[in-house]
Amino acid sequence: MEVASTFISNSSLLINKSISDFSLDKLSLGNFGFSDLKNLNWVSLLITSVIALLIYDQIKYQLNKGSIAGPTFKIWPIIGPFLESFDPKFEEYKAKWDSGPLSCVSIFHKFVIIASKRDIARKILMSPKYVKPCVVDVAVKILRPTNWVFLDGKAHVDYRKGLNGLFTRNALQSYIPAQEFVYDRYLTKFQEITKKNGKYPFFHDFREIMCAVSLKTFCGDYITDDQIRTIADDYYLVTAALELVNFPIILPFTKPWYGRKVADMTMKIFEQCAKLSKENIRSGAIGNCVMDAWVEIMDDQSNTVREFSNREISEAIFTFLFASQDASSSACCWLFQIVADRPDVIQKIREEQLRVRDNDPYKKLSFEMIENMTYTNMVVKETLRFRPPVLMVPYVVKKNYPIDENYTAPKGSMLIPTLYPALHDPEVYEDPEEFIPERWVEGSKASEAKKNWLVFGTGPHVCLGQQYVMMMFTGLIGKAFLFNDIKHHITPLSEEIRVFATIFPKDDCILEFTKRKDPKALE
Ligand code: HEM
Repeated sequence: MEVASTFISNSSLLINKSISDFSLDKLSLGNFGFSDLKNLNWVSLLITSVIALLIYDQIKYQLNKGSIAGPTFKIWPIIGPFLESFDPKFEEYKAKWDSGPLSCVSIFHKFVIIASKRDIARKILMSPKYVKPCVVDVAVKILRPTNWVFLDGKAHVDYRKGLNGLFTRNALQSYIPAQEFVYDRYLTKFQEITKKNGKYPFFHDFREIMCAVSLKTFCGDYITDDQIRTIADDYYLVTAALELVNFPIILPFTKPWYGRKVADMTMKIFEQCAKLSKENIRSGAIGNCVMDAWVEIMDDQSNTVREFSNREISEAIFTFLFASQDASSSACCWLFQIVADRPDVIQKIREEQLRVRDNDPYKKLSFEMIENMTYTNMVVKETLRFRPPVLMVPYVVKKNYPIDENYTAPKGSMLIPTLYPALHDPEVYEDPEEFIPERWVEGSKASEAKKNWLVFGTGPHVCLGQQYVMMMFTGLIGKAFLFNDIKHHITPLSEEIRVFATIFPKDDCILEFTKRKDPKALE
């Protein structure tokens, strides 16, 4: 407060000084006329307005900040740490979380509150009365205003109920053959990449396999290989268009413009797939993808799910792709890198993979098989704890929100519960900076600490795809290490975290995939 008041008094001195300097200069010219007076008024008005704005900006910041942690005053007036947000650094986020249970920054007119403690983060995620997910302005234009993700309160809960059926046990097991088809195809491709290039950064290829798995799971055989390739190639333009810092109007040839083009093209393909799925299922076919499951649920007389148009289905499926793509690509990079670095983990995975296949490596994947991959599942779980793809989930405050007895978040501010600190809490996870899959054995402290498991959020917006994610990665990583020797080329940047929507190893995950001659061997 002291610094702010110094700033204010210095500013008013500055107003007086600039006016008097200006007047003296003009007067000394000896030909001071009416037009000069008009200029003088404009210039002084401008200077006064700018200074008043600066003072308002600082006072507003102080009032919003109250007693929580954060810079004493806005070091960069108006813009705040706007420039830093172009290149977010994991270490800077961590310093912010460590600075207090609630901390803040202000960027332009946006006041941002970061909640780092587990219980406060949970409380926020479970307070739909006060908060709703924060979407960048441009998201409404890209995902279309009619999209279900923009629903709030009861309308959101009701809509979600209709989607739950897409991720039940029955539905999930019908997706496995399509997923295995993509795993096999891409694992072969990864071997070919290695044959051609030797060691190679797999970051982009992991994004591509994740996109292909999603598209095949969502659209089955209704989507063509060419369409999958086009979407997988261009999808990164959607991520780039939806950066937190972006221009709200879509101007031609800007990132949002390219992003919307890709989104429109993708939703058009999905709409066509929905049409084909309805025709196919209604002619008696058995479903094997998310769209089929949706049609089956709509047609099931025993439940009350209404008919959804092809366009609605296409918009919702696009949100699945959108919600999944970055987080899954992040998890995929870390999973391959972390496991490849640990021969003991690889050996245990291989033992288990052979056991669940009755020692026949070529047995087709099934849901029961994946359910029995207890160790491989713990490896996936520990990877998600150790390197949680989503660090924070931005929400917006709908009305003044008393977060605790000392602090009320003002209406309109951005409130960001963080997930990372709860997942690295030393009280629950002994040696939290160590990768220890065994910490997840049934009945252990970690497995009982349900409140700390925030990888997928919690509350009314908790991730819809969480069971799907666990199933998909357990199946994928098991197969990948059963059939491949995967060598990770460690660099000084391998363990450094790059933030690009989610988190990635800074060296883009340099690996080599070599087909194993004998997948029955354990070494
Ligand atoms: C490793 C992969 C993934 C991670 C770490 C992840 C994490 C998250 C998180 C943290 C949220 C926000 C939860 C909240 O606000 O409380 C979320 C929401 C969501 N996720 Fe995921 N997710 C992943 C993959 C997926 C996949 C594969 C799908 C779809 C098949 C999906 C669908 C969704 C949807 C639809 C929402 C929004 C739900 C709503 O607003 O009601 N996610 N996810």
